[in-house]
Amino acid sequence: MSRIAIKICGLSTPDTVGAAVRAGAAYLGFVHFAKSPRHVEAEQIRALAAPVPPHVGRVAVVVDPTDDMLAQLAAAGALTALQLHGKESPERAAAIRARFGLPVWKAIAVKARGDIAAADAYAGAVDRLLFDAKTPDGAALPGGMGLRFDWTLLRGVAVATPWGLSGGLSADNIAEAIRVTGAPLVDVSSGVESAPGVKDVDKIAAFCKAVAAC
Ligand SMILES: O=C(O)c1ccccc1NCC(=O)[C@H](O)[C@H](O)COP(=O)(O)O
Repeated sequence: MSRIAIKICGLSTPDTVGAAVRAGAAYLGFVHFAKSPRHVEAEQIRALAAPVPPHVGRVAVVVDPTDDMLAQLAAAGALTALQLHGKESPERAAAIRARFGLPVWKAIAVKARGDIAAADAYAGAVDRLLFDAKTPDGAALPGGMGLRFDWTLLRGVAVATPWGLSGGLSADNIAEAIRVTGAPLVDVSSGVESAPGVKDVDKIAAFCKAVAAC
């Protein structure tokens, strides 16, 4: 397994979950957002996660969730973390962590340097930050669109919270992304798909192999 942790996000079938585990992913992401082509219900997450070995994290990705929604996801019992991918404030993120007793990841939408500085406000409130490309105003999704941001914005930045890099990553660009940012964790969705929402086992393997080579 690579020293750089990998999260394969937006999984929705048993075969692609198996491919991600075999390829060495440290985390599997399950998107619970009705507008997403990757949307899975709480019960599907439970079924998909059931055969996953315990050392592989299972992360539910949600957007400005209600407590009821989170309670339903948590009740399924399969999760090891919650990834907040909306406009959740540091206070809301901390309240979710306290209420549901799961580590919380917060996606930070990045377009300019100030977006990265704004992440400081989440120190102590969340367990991991995920720097992801800001999607355009009015876009259907706040993530999972295969967009990348200027990675040099992260160069030399000291981030107090454990963090990861996301947005537009693929087997073709991951070596450069890691070289520029020094990311300890990388997260991919579109870059391991053959069409939106359709994960490709060969692309998952190629991505993980490329990370392992870094
Ligand atoms: O993937 C989605 O459909 C999605 C929908 C709503 C909120 C977040 C979503 N994805 C979050 C992720 O963690 C993605 O892996 C991340 O945005 C990177 O996506 P990509 O640029 O497609 O690799």
